[in-house]
Amino acid sequence: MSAQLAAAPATDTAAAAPPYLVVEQVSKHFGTTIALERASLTVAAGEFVSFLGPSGCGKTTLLRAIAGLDPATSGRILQDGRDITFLPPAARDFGIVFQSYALFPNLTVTDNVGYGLRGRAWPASRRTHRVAELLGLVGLAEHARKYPAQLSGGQQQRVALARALAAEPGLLLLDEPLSALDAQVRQHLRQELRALQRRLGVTTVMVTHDQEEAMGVSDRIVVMSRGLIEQIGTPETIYRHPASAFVAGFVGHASRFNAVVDAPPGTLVADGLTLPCLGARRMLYGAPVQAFIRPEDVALGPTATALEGNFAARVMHHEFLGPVCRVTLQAGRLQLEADVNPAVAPAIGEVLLAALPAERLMVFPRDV
Ligand SMILES: Nc1ncnc2c1ncn2[C@@H]1O[C@H](COP(=O)(O)OP(=O)(O)OP(=O)(O)O)[C@@H](O)[C@H]1O
Repeated sequence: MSAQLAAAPATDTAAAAPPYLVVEQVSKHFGTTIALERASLTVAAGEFVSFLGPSGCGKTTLLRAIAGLDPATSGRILQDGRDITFLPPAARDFGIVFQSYALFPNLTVTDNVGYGLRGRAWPASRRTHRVAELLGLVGLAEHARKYPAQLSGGQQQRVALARALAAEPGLLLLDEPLSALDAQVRQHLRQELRALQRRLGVTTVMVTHDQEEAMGVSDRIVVMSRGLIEQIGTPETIYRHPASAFVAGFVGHASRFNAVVDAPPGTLVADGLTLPCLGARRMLYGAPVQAFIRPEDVALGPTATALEGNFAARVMHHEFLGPVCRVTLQAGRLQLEADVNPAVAPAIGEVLLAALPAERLMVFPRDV
């Protein structure tokens, strides 16, 4: 981890309502390792926000600082107007679900969920009612008497979720809750999780390294890299208007190539090709840039004919992905991926007219 981390360029366009959770300039150092550097963000009441980034970017560290499991080195965290920065976890108001379920193997499903109410001096009848209600909510009523080992991974994670929600916490924290599950269960459970979160209106923060998962469930995503927040925005904003080359490359799929800003304004040159690019309009002539284009945005054949800056490209490779066929195109030394309808996929070796729509080409300054 570099010690020369700059302040995070966080753009937080949260809703107008007063934030439920405020993270202000939070840093966390482990000895000489800077795990998190001046992270700032807000989460509105009822919002579902995901921390997304590659391994080691600091997302778990930030979640653990919010939970008080590893308090921040500096900065402030406010929940519902209360400064919780240095409160012990037990004095905070959250429920948490970990990747590893963390259920008690010797307790039944009912008792595992009931464990979530241990801090509450509720009469037995109210506890029983609440546990039954939660098991109903997560669809496990008929498994109440079973032990964790008698349940599938997805069912165990539902128990963990019910336990986390038992005491009606103000904040639900999810640390890679779906990562241990297989793809189909994961997708199903993430939809259930989102539906339940909406129904209960509980403010939720989830850590994930899976961008599809983050895009699928979140109101907003906090993209992190090397201890810094790179961008905060809705899934659409992050995907369509990435704030940095890192975000453009990490979220979704994109072909990347080097180019230089040319004249007239709004033009790039890349390996002899002249490409119109709206994003380059405000960049200086001669500036080196990294350009990104998403495979679904590459125009081919008749659609490319109408576009300025079209060029001939040869089909080098095919990848059948189900709803689309991803073809690798070569134009000079430039290599691009484009998604096409599998029913009309061009043959390998075929030469096509291709174009990169000016409004879809994403550009960022490049260090040389
Ligand atoms: N207890 C610790 N002691 C020392 N270094 C730590 C500790 N916890 C985390 N780190 C370091 O802090 C950095 C951020 O770790 P963190 O676990 O927050 O990353 P992450 O984004 O959640 O990654 P992953 O997805 O792999 O869990 C890493 O360099 C990690 O090695």
